[in-house]
Amino acid sequence: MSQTTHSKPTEKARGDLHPDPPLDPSLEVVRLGVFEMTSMKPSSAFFTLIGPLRGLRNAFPTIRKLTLDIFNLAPVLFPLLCLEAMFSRVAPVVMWHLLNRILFMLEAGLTRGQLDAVALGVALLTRISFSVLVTLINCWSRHADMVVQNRIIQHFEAMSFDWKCKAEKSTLQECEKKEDELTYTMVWYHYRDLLSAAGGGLSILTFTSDLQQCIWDRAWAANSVDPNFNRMQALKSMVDEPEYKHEIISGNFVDYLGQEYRKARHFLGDVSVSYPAVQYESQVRAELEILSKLLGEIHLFYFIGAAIFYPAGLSISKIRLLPQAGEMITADLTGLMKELRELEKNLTSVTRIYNLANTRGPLRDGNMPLEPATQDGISIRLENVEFAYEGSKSQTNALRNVSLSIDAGQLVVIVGTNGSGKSTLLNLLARIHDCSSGRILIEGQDIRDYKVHELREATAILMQDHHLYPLSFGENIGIGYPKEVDNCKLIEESAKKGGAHGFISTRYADKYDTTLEPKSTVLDNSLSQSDDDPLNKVRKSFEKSGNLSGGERQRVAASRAFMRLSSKRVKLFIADEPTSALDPEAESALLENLLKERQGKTMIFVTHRFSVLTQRADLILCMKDGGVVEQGTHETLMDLKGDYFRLYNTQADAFNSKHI
Ligand SMILES: Nc1ncnc2c1ncn2[C@@H]1O[C@H](COP(=O)(O)OP(=O)(O)OP(=O)(O)O)[C@@H](O)[C@H]1O
Repeated sequence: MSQTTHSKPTEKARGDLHPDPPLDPSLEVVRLGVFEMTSMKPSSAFFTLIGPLRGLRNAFPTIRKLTLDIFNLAPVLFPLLCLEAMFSRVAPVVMWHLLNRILFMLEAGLTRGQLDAVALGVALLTRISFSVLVTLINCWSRHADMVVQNRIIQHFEAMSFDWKCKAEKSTLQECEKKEDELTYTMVWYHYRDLLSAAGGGLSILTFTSDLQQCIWDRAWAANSVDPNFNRMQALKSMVDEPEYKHEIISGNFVDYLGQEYRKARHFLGDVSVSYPAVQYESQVRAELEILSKLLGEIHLFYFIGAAIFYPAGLSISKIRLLPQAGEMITADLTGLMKELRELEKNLTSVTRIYNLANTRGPLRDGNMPLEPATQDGISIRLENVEFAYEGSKSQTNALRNVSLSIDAGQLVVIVGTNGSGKSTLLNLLARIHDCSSGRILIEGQDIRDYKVHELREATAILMQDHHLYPLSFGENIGIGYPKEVDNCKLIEESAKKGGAHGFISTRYADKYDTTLEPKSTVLDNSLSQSDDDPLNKVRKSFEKSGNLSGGERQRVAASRAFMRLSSKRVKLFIADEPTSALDPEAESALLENLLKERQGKTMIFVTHRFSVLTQRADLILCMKDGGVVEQGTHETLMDLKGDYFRLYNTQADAFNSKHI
């Protein structure tokens, strides 16, 4: 093998290490010691100055809305707190002046050899009184602050709640928990800090300090491009790694490694190996430094001006306090600059909530009232309906060219294999989604032409993935018919029909008032888990009060559906496997009770079980691969000896074989 040295770094190699040109003009590549750092380009000195102002401009519409909202929420407290925020910034300056006055009196008195005790006493009293006033205002503001903060949190929670009520499931999943109480709290704090910073009366000066753009504020990536450093790292990893140990020793190249390491170290010389961000920060941007220093010394110009034009007003004591004045100004400037930078960032979630509150749902609302032609229920027709779920990776649509007709008052049962589109079809009938193409006609009119609110009122749904809410049993059932949510008699009747009355009234001391989930519980992280700890016992008492079985949950959900069915406005009942978790007795009772509600309603059931429903159905739709492959009554479909026949026999055979 030829002896090649080109892979080994040399001193000469260092000179060749020019970074590649940046790919994107908005990026900057900087060589920092052994590293090459890529980051977003920093702004020029001018833009560095106006950067936070641009942020303020972007955030302005939100700040304006926020200010109006806060004012409406606390018309008295808010203006007072604004004044207090500004006062809190001015107060230290006033305190400083009062101290200055005392020192000046002392100095003048000592120079004259005669102190004016009364004037000194008054000055001291003034400072103490002012200090007490500041403390009292502070105490009041802390209390008022909590009140306003709480109202703001509640306000945004309510806005967020309203929006979430209306939002689509998919939109909600995308936005999953971003606006939380903490964010709203922070918004108020930052809003207040901004007021407070502005209260310094130093708004012009604020743009003069803290000019250096910090690398920590920007995204960056760096990698080592120095071959000597990289070689040192590689050699180091060889000796660090226990896995290599035996080979290194047995191969007898320990000396070689040491030699190579020292060689690379020698070629590296004084090139810095410090953390790239630290190196970046230590870079000097002279023009900004000079500007920052000059403007940060503005108080000196004031004092020198005062000395020239009003020398009598200046004293040694005042000059003595100069550094303190400078520090106070710098602190004010830095504070405001920081607030401006962070404000836009912190207002993001508020802006989002404002925007979301104004967005409309994806479903187009129609303007037609729903007035069925007969008392029997509503008629439905599907014409070449296609449906694909948004973002679905499936090659085929969930529903494919579905056409069918359901007469008012019919009992319809949909059967079919898993994934054949049964639930999807129900979702379209309930107008949870709109079809991608084709159309659904209700009473001969496109479903999209009706007022969504009226369609919802006319439909009762018992879905497969029903949920119980963290409310009482009574409300969980009553909410099916919101207008009658306090009607205990109706709730109890519905629970009887749904099969939930038995366990609710016997197992729970509070019966229908039993709340299913705990109230909001906030636990201290340091809470002990020990059973002996009395505090832990209290915590355990917070835990869920109602652990229901799947069947019991289904009974409560069914009771809610019965509650809804008691509304005379319901013309369509849709149920997706309503008895999947029930024992045979409960299933039969529930189905009988549901069928008793048929009067005046079109009923559509999805089921995998061949039961009383399929026997009594006016129409059975058999689905496969997104389409309706067979339709008719049980008898006609059995005669076809097709998919329905096969599904039926598979279940019947399984049942019979069990009994052989
Ligand atoms: N939210 C969704 N996003 C994407 N694809 C979906 C979604 N819901 C269902 N699908 C797909 O649509 C097709 C039809 O599903 P659907 O739930 O309507 O079938 P199903 O007949 O009710 O099935 P099952 O008998 O298992 O309940 C399936 O291929 C399924 O994977």
